Amino acid sequence: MFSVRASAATSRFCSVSSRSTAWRRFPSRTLATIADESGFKIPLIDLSKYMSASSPSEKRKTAEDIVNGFRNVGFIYLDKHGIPEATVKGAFQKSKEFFALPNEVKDKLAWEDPRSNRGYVQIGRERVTQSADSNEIAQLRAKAPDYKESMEIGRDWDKTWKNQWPEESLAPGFKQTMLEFFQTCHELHSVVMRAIALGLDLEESYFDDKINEQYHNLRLLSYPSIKTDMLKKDGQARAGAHSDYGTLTLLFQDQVGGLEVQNPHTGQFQAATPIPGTIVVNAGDLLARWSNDVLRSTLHRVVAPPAERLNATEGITPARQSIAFFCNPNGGAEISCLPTCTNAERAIKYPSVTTEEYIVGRLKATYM
Ligand SMILES: O=C(O)CCC(=O)C(=O)O
Ligand SMILES: [Fe+2]
Repeated sequence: MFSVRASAATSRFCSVSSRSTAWRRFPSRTLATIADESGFKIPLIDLSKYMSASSPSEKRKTAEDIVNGFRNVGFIYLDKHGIPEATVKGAFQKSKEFFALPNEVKDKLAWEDPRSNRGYVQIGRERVTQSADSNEIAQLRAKAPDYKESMEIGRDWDKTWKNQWPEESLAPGFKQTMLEFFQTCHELHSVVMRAIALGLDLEESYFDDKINEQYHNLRLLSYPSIKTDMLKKDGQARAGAHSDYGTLTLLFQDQVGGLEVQNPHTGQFQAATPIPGTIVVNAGDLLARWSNDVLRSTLHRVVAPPAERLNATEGITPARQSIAFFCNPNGGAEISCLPTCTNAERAIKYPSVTTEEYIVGRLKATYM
């Protein structure tokens, strides 16, 4: 079913594949050359060729590669993105320590209001889905909740909505680490948005003043280990199929695997294999809308990792950790069709909406 064109580790592409014995045969970077039969694969982009390009043409070419990745697949892997490995490791460590806190401590920080979207979400509280019908979502949540817990962190200086921090003595260094990580991710997102502007033939600075207020969400995710049979039940997943709401999501995942991306041409889900040192980046619904669907917001989900990664005798799916940074434009930014994304053949599809109206609407449908 999948063609394996295993060759140089330096290939620009890496793959989506749903099950591959290549795990055993090749170190993970060589998985870059596995694609499904239709050639669907997540491009691997070397961001240093944009950030420190040796020529304007190299910079533009990289920007175009990024745009093409979002245009065709909706997902890219970012390599050489400038965030040190130690920074990512530190955030994973503090996240792990947080989820290891007793439930009574975490429950005191509970997420309560979709407009705030901050705080701790216990297992079973969420069911991500594409549905916008709150009754349908409630039914899904009752039947097959996502098997995960999360901690949501927003911009810390917001006067209306406050982050829910654990006491420093209970989680030493947690707040500081997450605030720094938030800022680091914000800066990387600004770079990628600049590249997107360039790749879409806009002024490189086009988005700068529309995305500088940090209306983002840092989501720490913990997927506890679970009997694999449980994940095979009807409709059950670690995270059900969904698209993200905002402009970009920066996704940091550990080596366990299980993230899958839908090939929009065949409808099949294929694994977005973890590649050490890279960040998975996907376009969200607001960026798709902003770009008049030139850029794609692709469905994805988290399921049990490929069988060869499981402990076959006990049928236990190992615990998994990830961190998602959901990037949004400024709350008051008017999201109306980008000037280069419409022409005589491509009429404007969506009315203008502000980020706040859009995101709060989506969050309310999902959680209330
Ligand atoms: O944990 C992951 O790999 C993906 C999480 C995700 O897609 C989300 O939280 O929106
Ligand atoms: Fe997602």
